[in-house]
Amino acid sequence: MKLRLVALQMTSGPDVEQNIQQVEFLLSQLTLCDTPTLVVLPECWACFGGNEQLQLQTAEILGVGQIQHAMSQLAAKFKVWLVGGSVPIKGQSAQPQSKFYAASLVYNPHGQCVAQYNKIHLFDVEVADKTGSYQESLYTRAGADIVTFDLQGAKIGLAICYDLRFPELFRALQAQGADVICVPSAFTYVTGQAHWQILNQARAIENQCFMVAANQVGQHNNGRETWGHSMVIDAWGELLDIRGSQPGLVIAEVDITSLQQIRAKMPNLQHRKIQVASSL
Ligand SMILES: O=C(O)CNC(=O)[C@H](CS)NC(=O)CCC(=O)C(=O)O
Repeated sequence: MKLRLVALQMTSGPDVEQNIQQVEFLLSQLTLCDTPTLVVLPECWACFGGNEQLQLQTAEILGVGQIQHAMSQLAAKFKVWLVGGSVPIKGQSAQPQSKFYAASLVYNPHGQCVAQYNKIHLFDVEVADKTGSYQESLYTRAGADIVTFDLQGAKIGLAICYDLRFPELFRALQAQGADVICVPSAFTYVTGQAHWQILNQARAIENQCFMVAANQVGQHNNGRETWGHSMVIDAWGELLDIRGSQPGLVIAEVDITSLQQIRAKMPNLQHRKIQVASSL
């Protein structure tokens, strides 16, 4: 089974409408083809580089709002499966200022929302950059469910950004049969330069799956700087396509059935001895 895997790299700002236009412009560069296409947007693609207050204001109730409407329209217009990085999603009964989930929402080519993964590992970390202290849990509620969805027979797994540092999540996705894992991200320049490619390659190799890693890139309004270098990787750890520090598309057409051979020859999944207990 053939799939076209696409990571969309962009520099999101705080203005939702402008970010939607940037995504639409980049998607219009895709050539039309019959191969099912999976497009992954970066973390916080619709609003990034503002302050906490703006993040909280931008959060939407599931099924309602500008960001979700745009994703549905874009998926249908370009006839792609669209993984929407993270979108800030409030619970149904949430108060206006309450924390939101950093949700990766998935739309099918009919514009229907078919999956939601809420980021499990929150980035409360000190980094040696201008921002210094990242405290995602101040405004974000942590997710607790491991999520895969079916794309015409291929199993697609979902993770977000900092999750990349927790291999047990990816193991769990592998155990659920993930053929492709999507990692929308806003990796910082400093940590990205040091770890981004290596972590993505390791997750691909150890779980024998394709990785679609879509990152934010460049300077953002609030002084934050992100690393870019979005990539598509195969199950052998090879980079099929990569982009440096400019916005744009990273594209690879892959054959999902090729995974069977790799897994049959080196059956990592069957050779496992240690189960990691979940504390979720
Ligand atoms: O909070 C926002 O505005 C949007 N979210 C992010 O930028 C998130 C949480 S701060 N960033 C990461 O997870 C970076 C991880 C990373 O860089 C690493 O693991 O090295």
